[in-house]
Amino acid sequence: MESLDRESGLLVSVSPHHREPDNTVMFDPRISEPEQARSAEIAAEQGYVSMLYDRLDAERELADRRLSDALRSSGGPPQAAAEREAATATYSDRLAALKSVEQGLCFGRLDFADGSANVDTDDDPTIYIGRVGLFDESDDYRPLLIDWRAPVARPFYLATAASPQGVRRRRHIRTLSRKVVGLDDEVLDLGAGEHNDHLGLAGEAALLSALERRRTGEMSDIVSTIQAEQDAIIRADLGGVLVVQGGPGTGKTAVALHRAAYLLYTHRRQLTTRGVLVVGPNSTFLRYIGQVLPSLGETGVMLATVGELYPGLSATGLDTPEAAEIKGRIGMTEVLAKAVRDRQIVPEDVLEVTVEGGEVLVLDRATCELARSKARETLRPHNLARRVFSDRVLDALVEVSMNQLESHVLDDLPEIPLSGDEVDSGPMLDSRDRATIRQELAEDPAVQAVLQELWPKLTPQELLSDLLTDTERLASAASGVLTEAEWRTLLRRPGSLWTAADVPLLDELAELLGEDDTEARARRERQRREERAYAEGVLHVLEQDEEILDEEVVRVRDVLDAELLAERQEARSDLTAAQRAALDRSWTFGHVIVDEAQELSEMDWRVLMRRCPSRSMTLVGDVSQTGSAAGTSSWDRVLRPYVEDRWRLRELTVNYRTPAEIMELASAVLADIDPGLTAPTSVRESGIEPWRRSSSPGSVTADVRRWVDEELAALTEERGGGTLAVLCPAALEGPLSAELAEVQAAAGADDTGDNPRVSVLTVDRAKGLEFDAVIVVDPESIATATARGLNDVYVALTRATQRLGIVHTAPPMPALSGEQGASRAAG
Ligand SMILES: Nc1ncnc2c1ncn2[C@@H]1O[C@H](COP(=O)(O)OP(=O)(O)OP(=O)(O)O)[C@@H](O)[C@H]1O
Repeated sequence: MESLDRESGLLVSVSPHHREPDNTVMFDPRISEPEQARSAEIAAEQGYVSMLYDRLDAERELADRRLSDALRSSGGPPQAAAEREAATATYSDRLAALKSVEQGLCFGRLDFADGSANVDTDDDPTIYIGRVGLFDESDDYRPLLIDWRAPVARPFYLATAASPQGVRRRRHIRTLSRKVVGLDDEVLDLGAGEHNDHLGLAGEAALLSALERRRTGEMSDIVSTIQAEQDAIIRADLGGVLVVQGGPGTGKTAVALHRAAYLLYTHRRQLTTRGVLVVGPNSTFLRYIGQVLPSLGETGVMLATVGELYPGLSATGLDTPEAAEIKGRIGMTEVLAKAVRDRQIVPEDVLEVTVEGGEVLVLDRATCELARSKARETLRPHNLARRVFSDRVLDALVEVSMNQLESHVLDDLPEIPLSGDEVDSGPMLDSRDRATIRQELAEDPAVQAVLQELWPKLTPQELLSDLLTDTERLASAASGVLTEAEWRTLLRRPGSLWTAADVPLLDELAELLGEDDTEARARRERQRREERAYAEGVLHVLEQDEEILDEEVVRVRDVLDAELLAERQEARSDLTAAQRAALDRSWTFGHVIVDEAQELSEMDWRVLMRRCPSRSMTLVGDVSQTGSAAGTSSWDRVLRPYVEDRWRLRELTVNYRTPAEIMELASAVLADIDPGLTAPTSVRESGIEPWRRSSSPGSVTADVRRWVDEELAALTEERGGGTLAVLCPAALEGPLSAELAEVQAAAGADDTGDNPRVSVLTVDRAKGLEFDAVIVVDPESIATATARGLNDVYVALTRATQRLGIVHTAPPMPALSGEQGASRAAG
């Protein structure tokens, strides 16, 4: 029997006589019947959830024991050592995955109408859904908990009253640590007419309660409340380029991360070998999203900004927005190619090379020109073509040297005429002499210096640093591509720090210059042979271990062979693909996910496309939020050069973050950016109107401090806490940070205890983040600071989940003056 709990507004299953062996329900006459029924239901679910945690503990213990055994064993033949290493890596991974699913292990239950469950449930039309799959090995591996990514779990996200998919009831189970604290039920087989399908939401009560929670400096997963339009994206096919366009707060980041977890589960064989890369706009953002994948049991994904994709280099410098924009242009590929060619030089006339022993060898321009064109004709990267150039030059020098030697010898000998029957025996020096001379010349410091001068061996760092610090070099390389004013913007002092916009240039140069990797390749081949032996060991270990419960592992032979595993283990067996990728510039990933993809420059795209030749990519972003001058306003424009029109677009339309009251204000700004754009529809109202106040440049910091205090007090009163951000133009960041330092210290940390509760940020640092309360200071300056300043104002206004305040220090821009909104409403 179902009944409505009037206090909670939830439908709960009512079965007053229900008893679970360990959860006796006592009826108390003072407690209402629905409440008693609810307690009984909670108690029953607690029994099941506790059993799942017991199972989880058992699996952890097993993995822990196996790991200790593997670590303890020592000695033995190399095969045993390889097996040990394999076992250590396998059980460490397993243990990490089992530990990471502690919170919210089980979050859902589906009751199917009789016979509808698409799962072997032994007549039990109920399944439980959670973060991992758990099985009862004593009962033929009967599923106790279904991994949310398994196909059978899908109705949990898709079933609606209109299309119940055989589901009678969907239940969200809320837990705190290991305790069940609430249930949200939806009965789906009542008939569509009896439901209010607001925006087609699934599990509306659970969703709204998730959205109302206090925010911290860390993003949470949404695994228990994924919505149908999000689910379709998360489970979309692996291949090809999928673009997810959606306004602020539509869950693009959440969807991108859950897609990574889904793809790793569904295509584990393919993706653990090459790895998955998630790219974000800055390190603050990556920290913000860093916990989501581990909470979904996935730890092997590489998270990076484009600026971090060049191994061994840390891009800590800052470009001016103008310089960053120019460096991001595709035309820089021509500038760099020219800069490389400019380093391949020939002497004006002749070059005299004084080799060891004092001999002077003359190298003429024509010889050098011929050597250069032969080397260029190979179309090989500069450092690899150098061998052709130096061979030619050396040949010429050998020729000069041998001629000189012969003529010296002849000069020194007395002229003896040949007698009648004598013939000229030919050149005095034979091929062995030639080889010796060549060897000597090749090792001669003066010859090496000449070769280095004419066709230098170069690293990307050397070349770029030389280019950006030398007026003449830059003028020559940029000629015909950049105006003088533009290339002068790029000039900088020697020793300057690398910037994020330098990284795509270095990456491009690494391709143009190439690396002479003969030795490295031989080393890799040796390693590969060892890894194959190691992989055989892994298979052996896994097959021996009958206690491993994970079906994937038990049936490892079915899905893995030693060759594949060897590839997976390439380099170091105890490193994940993500860790190895971080060390290797030429690493290519199985799938690349890009968040805030609209911010990437044309040069950034080249880097990412190089890292993903299969073009299996998910790109999420919002062209209305582009802040960077180098970023994009059109997906087609950035993707066409790589995949033409072979990319799919999916749109997200519901805003889960920003309440309707705030979104109305932000929509006015969006209309100013482009009247053709539509803001996403907010899923909820907060009942709190955003406020706007005036200040002046002289008093703004003190005023903001006062208003921050007020907002914090309101947050405490309304929500018992929560986070607050002051978003401001760059010029005010320093003064506001100083003014608010005490307030920040007093406010302390957020609910995680790891991040400050109050932050002062420029809009580019706040991109992708969210806070319970936001105060936007001086939006007029933000709007005019850059060409895409209005987009930044739109981003700033859409960061709040509850409260928004705006502080003007000048007459408000039209969209925020209140008049546009009023006239729009009137119209
Ligand atoms: N299905 C969902 N269930 C619960 N919360 C959700 C859901 N979808 C999104 N959210 C929440 O909505 C908020 C916004 O999500 P997210 O940051 O992924 O949006 P976004 O589209 O990337 O936003 P922006 O473009 O502004 O950065 C987050 O707090 C996220 O957890």
